Amino acid sequence: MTASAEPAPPPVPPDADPGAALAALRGEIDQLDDQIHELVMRRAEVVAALATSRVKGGASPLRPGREAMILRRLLARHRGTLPGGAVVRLWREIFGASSAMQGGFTVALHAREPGQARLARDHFGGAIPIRSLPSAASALAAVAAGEAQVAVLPLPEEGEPLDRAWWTGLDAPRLQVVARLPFWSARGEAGPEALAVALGAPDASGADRSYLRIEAAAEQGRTGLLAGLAGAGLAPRSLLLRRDGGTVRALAEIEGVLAEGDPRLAALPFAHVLPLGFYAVPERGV
Ligand SMILES: O=C(O)C(=O)C[C@]1(C(=O)O)C=C[C@@H](O)C=C1
Repeated sequence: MTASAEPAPPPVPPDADPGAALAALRGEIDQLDDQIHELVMRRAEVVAALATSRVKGGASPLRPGREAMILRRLLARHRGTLPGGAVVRLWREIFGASSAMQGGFTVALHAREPGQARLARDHFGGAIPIRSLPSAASALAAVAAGEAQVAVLPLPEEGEPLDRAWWTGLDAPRLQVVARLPFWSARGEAGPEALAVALGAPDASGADRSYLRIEAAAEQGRTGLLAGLAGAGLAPRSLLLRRDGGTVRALAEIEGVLAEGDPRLAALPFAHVLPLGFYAVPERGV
C-alpha cells in the first residue's frame, strides 16, 4: 500500500446509475476481502512455522512486547477514515487466534467489576477461553499450574486490603507482569485497567514500564523510599506504599525495563527488592 498526499477521487460519479455503482463498489469490496483473507491465511501459516521452531525453545506463545511493537508500527503508518481503534481490534483478534494456534491458550480472570472482564475479552479476542476465578491467588495458581497461560488481575490500588494486594505475594521471577490492559484507548477516555501476569519475562517493546516490589524497615516512609530509589537512578513514576503489621511494602513503577541482575538494584538501600516484570506503555489514540 502506498501513501498519497492527494485526496482520493470520489468513487462514484454524480451521474452514475445508482444500482450499477452499488454493484461495482460491492464488487471491489469483495475483491479486497479476498485479498485480505489470503493475507490473513498466509500470516497464520507463517505463525504456524514460527510456532514449530519455537517448540524447541519452549517459549510462551503470548508475546505482549512483540504485539505492542506491531501495533505501534501499524498505528504510526495508519491513515484514512478507518479509526485507529478499529485497526487495534482487528489485530487483537489476530494475535489471540495466533497465540491459541500455538497450543492450548486459556486466560485466568479475576475481575472485580464487569469492565475488567470486558477488557480481557477485548484484549485476547472472541475465541479464547476465559476462566473466571474468585481471587487473584486462584488465577495466579492456575497460571503456575499450567492450566492457564495468563492471569488478568485488577491494577494494584493504594489502601486496598491485604487479601486484594496480589502483588505483595507475587512469585517473581517465576510469575511476572507482562502487559497492561487496555493497550489502546481513546485519548481522555477513562476506563477500567488491568495487568496481565504470565510465566517468565516479557519481551521488551522499546517503550516499557517496570514494577519493583520493595520491603523496607518499619520506620521507612514515602520520602525515604523516594530518596533511596532516586539515589539508585530509579526515580519512580508512581509509588504505592502499605504497612502490614511491622512490614513496609511498596510497589514502584519505573520507566524502562528493570530486571534481575540490573546493577541499579544493588545500589538500593532497602532490605528486599524484587522486580515483578514490565509492560509495554499503552497507546492513547485520538
Ligand atoms: O512473534 C511471535 O512470537 C508470535 O508468536 C507471532 C504473534 C503474531 O501473531 O504476530 C502471535 C502471538 C504473540 O503474542 C505475538 C506475535
